[in-house]
Amino acid sequence: MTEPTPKTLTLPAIPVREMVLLPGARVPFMVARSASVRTLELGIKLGDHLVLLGQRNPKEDQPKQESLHAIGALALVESLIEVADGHYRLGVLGVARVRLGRYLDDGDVVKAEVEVLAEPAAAGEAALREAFHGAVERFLARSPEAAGSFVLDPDMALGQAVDAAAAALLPDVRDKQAVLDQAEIEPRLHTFLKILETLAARSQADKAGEMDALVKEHKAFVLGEKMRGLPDGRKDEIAQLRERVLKAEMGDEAEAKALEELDRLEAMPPQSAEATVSRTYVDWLLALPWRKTADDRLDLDEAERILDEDHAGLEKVKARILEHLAVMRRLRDLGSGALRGPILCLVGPPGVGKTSLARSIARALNRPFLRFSLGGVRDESEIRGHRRTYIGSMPGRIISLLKKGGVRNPLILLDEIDKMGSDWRGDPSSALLEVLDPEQNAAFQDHYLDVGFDLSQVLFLATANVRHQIPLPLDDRLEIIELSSYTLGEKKAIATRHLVPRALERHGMGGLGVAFEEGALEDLIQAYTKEAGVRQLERELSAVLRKLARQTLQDGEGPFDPVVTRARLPELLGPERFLEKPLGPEPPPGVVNGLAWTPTGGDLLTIEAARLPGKGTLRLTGKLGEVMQESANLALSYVRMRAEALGLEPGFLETTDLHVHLPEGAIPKDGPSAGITLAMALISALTGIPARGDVAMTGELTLRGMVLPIGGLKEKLLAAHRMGCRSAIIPAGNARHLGELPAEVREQLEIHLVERMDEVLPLALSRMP
Ligand SMILES: Nc1ncnc2c1ncn2[C@@H]1O[C@H](COP(=O)(O)OP(=O)(O)OP(=O)(O)O)[C@@H](O)[C@H]1O
Repeated sequence: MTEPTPKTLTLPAIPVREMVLLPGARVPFMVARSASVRTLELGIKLGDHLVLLGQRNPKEDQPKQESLHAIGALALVESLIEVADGHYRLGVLGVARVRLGRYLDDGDVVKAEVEVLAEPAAAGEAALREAFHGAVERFLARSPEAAGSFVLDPDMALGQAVDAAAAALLPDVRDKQAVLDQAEIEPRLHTFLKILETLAARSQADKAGEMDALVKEHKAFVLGEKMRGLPDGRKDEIAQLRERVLKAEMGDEAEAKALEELDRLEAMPPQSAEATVSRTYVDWLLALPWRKTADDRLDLDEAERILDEDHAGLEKVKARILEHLAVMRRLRDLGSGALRGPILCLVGPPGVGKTSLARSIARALNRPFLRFSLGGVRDESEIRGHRRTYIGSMPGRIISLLKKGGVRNPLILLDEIDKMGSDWRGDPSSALLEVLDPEQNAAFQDHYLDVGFDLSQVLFLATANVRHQIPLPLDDRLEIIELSSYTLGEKKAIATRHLVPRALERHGMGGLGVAFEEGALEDLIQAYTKEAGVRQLERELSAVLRKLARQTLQDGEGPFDPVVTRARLPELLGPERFLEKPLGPEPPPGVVNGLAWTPTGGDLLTIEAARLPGKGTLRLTGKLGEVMQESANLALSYVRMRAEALGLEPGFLETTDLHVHLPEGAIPKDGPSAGITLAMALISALTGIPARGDVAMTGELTLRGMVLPIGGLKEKLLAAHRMGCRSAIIPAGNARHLGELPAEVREQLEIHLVERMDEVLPLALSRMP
């Protein structure tokens, strides 16, 4: 009979201390040493084989071949988890014994040339088997605590059974290594039995007295294994955690806290709730990017290119952003560190690109983009975390985001800063102030972490829909950049340059020649969406492409037509949804176009007034706020004062009731800016002269008939233009805001500036009384 030739392999190798893997056993363990991590990262993946070699001296950091045991284990990688940067938890299954030939550590993947030792066939087994079973059973009967989940399998081959028992019952790594060292079955069994005898004798001695360290160790080992499948892994784990803490460069304060916590952890029963709390805390400290920074590019030309690539238009906004970046760059070049100036806050209606601009800035700077949505945050602890006094407490969102970003200089977008609430649990805006304050944020205090974390390298940006709802102290720290609604022309440009190509790609429709005719885009914008931004437009484009995608695969009538025309829209999207037209050329008397500002952009606000028989009562419906009710009363007083000039019969109110209604009656409306519109509606109703349907107006009215400036002019005029009004009447005091209007609007909308109500009449009425 010829001996089978031994099998020699060269495999990635990891030296291990305080653990031994026996064939057939499953062991999880931590890998943190740099050479081993390198080997893992470069040379090992799930399902691979590697060699584990026991170290004679656990204190040695970079063992040489001489300090490794000659017999090791061939292991199969069953799980591989990166628990923190550069720290892995590896789950392995022992496959066979190996004899080390050469150990090669040349700075790359550590390798070992090994001979795989086949399990010898057993001879004269019966007697040996009996000895083994008898000894194990006696041992278990005397020391049941040592058994853990171990049960003797009567069907297992003897050599494997010895390995399994050694893996489960021998707490000491040296003992396990002694069993591993024995490739032949008989010597293996003898070694094992001898160790077992010593163990049994010791435990016998202890039974008389107190439970001694050995049993405790057994118990810990058994419990540990039950809890987390870690045989003698716990000590190892804490030692490794300590090592990681020392390497993490988290700063003196945090390091001291972490080490202190590990001391406590060591003294706790591993499965206790406190141990979990402690362990989670240390994990948090280890997972934070104390030192790691993203390599910040800050190349202005590149930033400009990226901003232009991602967004059409928005020239002023982009210019302001680039100025901000330029200052950051100058400060960095001068070595004065982070920008301490105000935080940029993009304010504007939904869907105009605030979030996506912030995303582009992060891309331009090569920093991770992290979003903190503040909408509905009303509790300080969401920002600062909960104190670590109970299970389940967590750091606040800022610290969680930093962990997620993995670097200490990400871009954090504080989204919807105007939607933050506050209540008895504390005011989140004051916590946020601390986050943003350069004097304080170098040592930001999270309640859970309980040690300062440096936020000074983070680039904060904010967004809001409505400026006046931003808490004042915060507003003070912000530099507001306003974005306004898009005009039809701008929406068309955004759709053509960005939304359509993006949607084509997302729906797998590129390369089919799909195109939108200009008229179709116009109709899509005007008849199927009603919004300041382009979000709904994006959705409608998707809806069209979904329909087309189906048509490419299921031919209905005729071949696939890739061109979307105006005429095809009803077929693709159903009937038109919005008919954004002002009132007809001559609406009924009493109906007038006003202009409103809302957080979602400007809007046309039609006011209706009717004259009814009665005795001088003014009824107001349509959810008018207090200020608007007052303006309606004031408008009526103005009309009464001017009754004669308006050709109204004296005492007209004695026989007349007036009813003013603002449609979309369920939506609350308020503010003084509808003053002149209310007055016009009353005048039109009382005189019976219709107002001009293509004129819209806004302005506050005083008793003396003066027209005072109002807010939100730009949005209101954009709405008038969008709705197809021919002209708009606005207070002369708002003239300075006209420069903000896009050229398209200035050209197409005739704007009348008025100082007095008298000037409004000839502009708004179809004829004079
Ligand atoms: N000028 C633009 N150029 C290209 N795409 C744009 C432009 N403006 C908006 N978009 C696109 O419109 C979509 C909506 O924008 P985004 O989510 O940034 O809106 P937002 O202003 O942050 O809204 P919200 O206030 O609701 O958060 C995005 O897909 C964005 O890329």
